[in-house]
Amino acid sequence: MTWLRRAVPLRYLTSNRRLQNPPWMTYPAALYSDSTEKKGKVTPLQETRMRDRFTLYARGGEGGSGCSSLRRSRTDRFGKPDGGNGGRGGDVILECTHAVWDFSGLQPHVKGGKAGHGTSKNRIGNRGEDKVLQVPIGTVIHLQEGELPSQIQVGSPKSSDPWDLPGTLVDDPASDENSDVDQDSSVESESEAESVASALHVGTEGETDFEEGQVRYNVAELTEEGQSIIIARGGEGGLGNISATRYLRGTKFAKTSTLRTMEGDYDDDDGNGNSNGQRTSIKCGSLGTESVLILELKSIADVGLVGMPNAGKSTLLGALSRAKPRVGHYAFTTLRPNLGNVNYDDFSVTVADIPGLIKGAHRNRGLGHNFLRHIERTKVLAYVVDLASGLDGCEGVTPWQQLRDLVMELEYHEEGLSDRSSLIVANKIDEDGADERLEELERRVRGVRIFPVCAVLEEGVDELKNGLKMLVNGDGEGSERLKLENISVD
Ligand SMILES: Nc1nc2c(ncn2[C@@H]2O[C@H](COP(=O)(O)OP(=O)(O)OP(=O)(O)O)[C@@H](O)[C@H]2O)c(=O)[nH]1
Repeated sequence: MTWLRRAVPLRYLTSNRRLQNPPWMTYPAALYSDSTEKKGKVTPLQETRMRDRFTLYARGGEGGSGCSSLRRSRTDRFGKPDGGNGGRGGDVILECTHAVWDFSGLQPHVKGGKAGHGTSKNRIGNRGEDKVLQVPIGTVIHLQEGELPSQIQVGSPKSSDPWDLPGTLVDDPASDENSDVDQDSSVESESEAESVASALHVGTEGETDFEEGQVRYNVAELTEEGQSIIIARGGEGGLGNISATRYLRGTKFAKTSTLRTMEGDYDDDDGNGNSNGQRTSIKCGSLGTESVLILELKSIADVGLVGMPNAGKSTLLGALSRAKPRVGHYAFTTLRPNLGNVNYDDFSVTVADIPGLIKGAHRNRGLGHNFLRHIERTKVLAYVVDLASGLDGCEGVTPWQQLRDLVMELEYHEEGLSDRSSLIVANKIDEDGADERLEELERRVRGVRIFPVCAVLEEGVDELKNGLKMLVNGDGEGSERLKLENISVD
């Protein structure tokens, strides 16, 4: 090997002097035989893991500094202040959308955009850019550190006023007017927060169950498309010397030169020596608020449709709700859970179409156990079986065997996963021989109600809807469980 080392440029030798592959050399496969790592065939879908819990550090953008500038003219030797205020820092906003399924697209540390500084001619600095993070529907927010989100909105945050001017300070900080304004705005924001809280299913601070010094659980829950919440507010912009002069008028600083103020010689305190802790100088923009959140994707649905590929789950979801999942005559058309809302007069139930499970799913066969986790978070199960499978000498698994395989897959994934209220949807009742199959299924499976359905023609769907409602409410017979010992296969 000595000759080889000499012939190869140094940059291809690592520090421990093991040879790396120079680009022009292709080694025969035999040379690699001692490398024990043999790469298995992994489909890209199996590599994508769902992130349903995420810790997020958010910080609002810094406010821009105010400008101290004097406008002199031939007639005015000393000049007049004309420095504009700094812009307000960008917020960090969570927006709830159907477009994302989990938290895998999020970055753990997010900061709102920094605002621009004020400039002369009383020009205000640019507002910092808001960072809008898209989170999936059903995101629950737990607050680990920092303040409670100060503002909750229903609707796109992009609709917020682009001319959001910086600086909340009014002319005279000592006046009662000022405190009135503050009080009013706080009352307004409180009532606003309360009304939105009810829309968002959030508790007010008193109602949330949290203990001092611990995580504050369920601070908010984003359950509908377009809901958004500010999780870190951008800092206020500093005052330019025009606003600062007005601000200082009537205070103890009135006689101090404005320019000195602008240089930040003293803190922006309330006159009793209590600094507000945010601004070190009225010229400087303040820092944004910070928060550490734990985001969690909660139970995605009340009902989980579980079945083998091609059983007709997506078609059924479309028949039950207004959802339009993709339907295909081939297996694994559904690649991620689809959600739909089944509406009743006074009630609505969320149904999730979980991608098809096959025997060995718990060992990551098919689409793997990635989606089995979603079943964990559904309240009740609807096992969808294909009555026509294996009929007329075609290949396929009998409905009772399908049920057995499904229950076993759930149990292999997590013990007790199948131990929840369930019903069976016997789909494709329109096919030849399906009636006899249904009779046999009823003989072989005990303890759980069976609903014959033709999802394509939407037959039997109303009865199924009633059955699901009972199951979700836990009424009467609605708490049946499908047990392995109640399925006879032989
Ligand atoms: N005859 C008949 N065919 C149906 C019925 N319901 C669904 N199908 C057909 O069955 C095939 C599979 O339907 P899907 O709804 O995609 O099945 P799936 O269970 O969601 O399939 P995966 O996405 O693989 O999990 C499609 O060709 C449907 O048209 C039914 O009630 N009767």
